[in-house]
Amino acid sequence: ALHLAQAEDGKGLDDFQKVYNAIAEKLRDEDEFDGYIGYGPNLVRLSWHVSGTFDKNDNSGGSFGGTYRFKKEADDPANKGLQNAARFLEPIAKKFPWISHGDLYTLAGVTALQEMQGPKIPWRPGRVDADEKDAPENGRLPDASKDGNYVRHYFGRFGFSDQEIVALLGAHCLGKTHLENSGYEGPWGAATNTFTNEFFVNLLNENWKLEKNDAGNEQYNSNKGYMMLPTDYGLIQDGKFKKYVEKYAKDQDAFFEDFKSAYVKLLENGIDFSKLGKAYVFKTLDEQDS
Ligand code: HEM
Ligand SMILES: Cc1cnc2ccccc2c1N
Repeated sequence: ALHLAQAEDGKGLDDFQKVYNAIAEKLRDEDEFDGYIGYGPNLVRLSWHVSGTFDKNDNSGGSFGGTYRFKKEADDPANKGLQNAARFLEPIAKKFPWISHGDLYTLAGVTALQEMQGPKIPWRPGRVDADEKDAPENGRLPDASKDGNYVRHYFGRFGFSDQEIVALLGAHCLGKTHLENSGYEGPWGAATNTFTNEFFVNLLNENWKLEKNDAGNEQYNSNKGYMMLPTDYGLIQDGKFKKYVEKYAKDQDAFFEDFKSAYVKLLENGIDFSKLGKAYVFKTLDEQDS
């Protein structure tokens, strides 16, 4: 059965906005991380990885239990590099001991996206810490060396449509690949910490060459120094995906709207929030300064 959301007792919008602000202020302070990309992209990746273990067939994994806090999950080779995001969040968890780990990991992703000028992401609390025995086994996160068919099959486990898959992968406009983490190398020049539709624009406009990188893995490189993973490139090799890539390359508003919906679905998969009120929409730091 689905996990029933149980919000942290007595906590409301103002309490969670305080957590948002603490994360957002720390993001601004610690801007030198990863060659001045900052922690934003890494936090977004953590929010996806803690949710991407979900399997709708037995409702295992997913963001509810906050089981990333256990070594069994954190040490999954697919999570290499996310120790930075986890370390970043430790003082936040200490300052707000009442928030569950699942709520913290997902709220951190929402905060990072909004502070990187992404869409407003409605967010609901209610994830409850589970035990280490509930942590999913390693191997549930995707393999970047594969093609579009693999990507469609992989996300089938979450019940995502072609449109939702393409929208979600638009998050690869953020940050970069690091050879020591994943065996893929992204050039510094192309790394960004602003949420836009340029992943789709680059996919369509650059002339991509398949090359072996220093780890012996094949990736697509462009003469402007951009890179794409084979799974990224699969979105333009597959005709059904490609039409959404073209839609989002032309219309950033449509991308923002569809990304928001798919990302909420990713973060909430496997959880029954029906007992809770409506979702919170947090103000960005800029909106509170004025
Ligand atoms: C087919 C599915 C996917 C594959 C194979 C994939 C693979 C990867 C790989 C290999 C990296 C580089 C990690 C590193 O070397 O540090 C990466 C980074 C990243 N991924 Fe994905 N990813 C997928 C889906 C997603 C989704 C659904 C999201 C979010 C909604 C996402 C967000 C990110 C972000 C923000 C980064 C940059 C992290 C950083 O700069 O530290 N990815 N991904
Ligand atoms: C431009 C681009 C393409 N693919 C990526 C995959 C993972 C992380 C970042 C990426 C990125 N900035």
